[in-house]
Amino acid sequence: RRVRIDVVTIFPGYLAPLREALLGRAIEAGLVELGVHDLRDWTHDVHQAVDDSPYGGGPGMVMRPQVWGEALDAVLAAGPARLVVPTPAGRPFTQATAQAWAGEERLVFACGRYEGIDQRVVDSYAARMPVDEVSIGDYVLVGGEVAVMVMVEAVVRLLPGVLGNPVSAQEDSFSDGLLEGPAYTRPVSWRGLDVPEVLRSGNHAAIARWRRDRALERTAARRPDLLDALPEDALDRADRAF
Ligand SMILES: Nc1ccc2ncsc2c1
Repeated sequence: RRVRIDVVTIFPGYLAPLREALLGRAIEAGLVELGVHDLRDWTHDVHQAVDDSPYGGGPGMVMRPQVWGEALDAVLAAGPARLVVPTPAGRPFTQATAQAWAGEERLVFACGRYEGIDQRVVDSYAARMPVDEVSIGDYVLVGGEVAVMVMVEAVVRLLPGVLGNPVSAQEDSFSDGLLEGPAYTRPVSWRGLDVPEVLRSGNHAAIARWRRDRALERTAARRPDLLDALPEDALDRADRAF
């Protein structure tokens, strides 16, 4: 099964890393088809203007609907797709979103710069296809390109055959809703710091208990919101003791 991913941006070069390493191999293996398009190819004026001042005033510039309409019509002519628009004002992009999108045949990403894209672009396409305005976190970037890199990597790694070992095993370690605890490898002592004894004890019950305690400790310290979100029966007596 292959996924076709198209990205429209005024900085196509920003997306070059997608063709490196893991994702590059997935493209070579034909698991992913990637098209990166320069939005300015759809301008007709000598200045190749893609933005203009906001109605109602205020700081910054807004990207013009006409240019985006021509670009997206051209890219979407190849067939139906889910349109994704990265924006700090979007719904949260989560692992669940990545899982859902990994089942799609086509994803088209519209990278906005400035204060975003004229809302009528989203509104006009939402009438005929799924359109997701998504945020990758509560911080503002200069444009959507970096957010697209994050989302493309999160989705492509889930496609069968992309990663060596099936991701389902890795995802399971997250499926208990807690943060991963600390990990260690050789040497057993490094700069005066030793690997916790229990991990070298061969006592698998004790190791499992220790790892869960470290995961609970870290989650309570760094992401108490995840603890609160756990289902009622997720923590057993030993966990609560922690
Ligand atoms: N267009 C735009 C501008 C900033 C930004 N920050 C995160 S996604 C995004 C998208």
